[in-house]
Parts: sequence; structure tokens; C-alpha cells
Amino acid sequence: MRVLLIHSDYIEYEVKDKALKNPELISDEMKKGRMDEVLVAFISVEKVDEKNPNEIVDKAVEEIVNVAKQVKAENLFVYPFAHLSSELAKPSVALEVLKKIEEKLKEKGYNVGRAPFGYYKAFKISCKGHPLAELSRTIVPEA
Ligand SMILES: Nc1ncnc2c1ncn2[C@@H]1O[C@H](COS(=O)(=O)NC(=O)[C@@H](N)CO)[C@@H](O)[C@H]1O
Repeated sequence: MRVLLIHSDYIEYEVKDKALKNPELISDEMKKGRMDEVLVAFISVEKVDEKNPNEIVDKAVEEIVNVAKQVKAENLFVYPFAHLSSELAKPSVALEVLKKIEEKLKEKGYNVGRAPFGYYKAFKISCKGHPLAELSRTIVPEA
């Protein structure tokens, strides 16, 4: 899994077209979204993660929480992003992993948003620009 973490003043997105034949089913209200004062996690779930998705979920949650504590972010946003890797996991696995990350972060008390999966989306983001505002992580299952 590849994660790009951007501590932002805001992120907003708007769903445009389907990028997959069967994207995630979404309500009209999910077609647009915005979160302020937020740590955004752009996530590419990778093929190698299919070996142990649950382990990857736990490791990703740990990494995201670790950075959230450092930048003092209470709002988190999970953004499915297929452009951080050339070895992507299949969509069915990727969606489940992203939903579980969202769920576990909520269980830890964070306000968590997630952008819809399987769509082309317009988005705007405002990076805060401090030394920890742009970080990346590579997360792999134990051998
Ligand atoms: N492994 C993955 N990790 C994260 N997001 C993914 C993954 N696979 C699919 N997606 C989601 O599905 C969308 C399209 O995925 S994609 O791999 O880019 N596929 C396409 O764009 C197809 N139109 C052509 O391959 C992505 O924007 C993202 O929302």
C-alpha cells in the first residue's frame, strides 16, 4: 500500500464519471464533499496487500493515527487514489480495505470522511505547507 498524507486547510471533491464498470454505489449527497482542517490520506491499495488485507488495514490505521497525532488533526479523509502505484490491488479488495480503514479510524474517535470509490473526481486541496504537511508511507504485509 502507498499512502500520501497531506495536512490541509480543506479538501473538496466532486464526482464526475464512472472510472470502473461497477463503482461503489453512492447516494446523491456523496457526489460532492468537503472537509476542513483535515489530514488527507491518498491511498493506493496494492497487489501485494491482497496477501493479508487485515494486516494492511491495521498498519495503515497505525501510520495515519501516528501522523494525525503529530500534526494534531482530528479530521481525517480517506481518498481512494490509483496513481501512487503501478501494481494495484483489484477493486473489490481495495474498496474493502479502504472501508475498513475508515471504520477503524472512526472507532478510534476521529471524524472520518471518505471519497467515493471507482469514479473520476474533481478535487481541490489546500496543503498547509508546514514541515510535516506532506508525508508518504509504504506499507507492506510481513513476508
Ligand atoms: N487499488 C486501488 N486503490 C485505490 N483506489 C482504487 C484501486 N483500484 C481502483 N480504485 C478506484 O477506482 C478508480 C479507477 O481505478 S483505476 O485503477 O484508475 N482504473 C481506471 O481508471 C479504469 N478506467 C481503467 O483502468 C480510482 O480512481 C479509484 O477510485
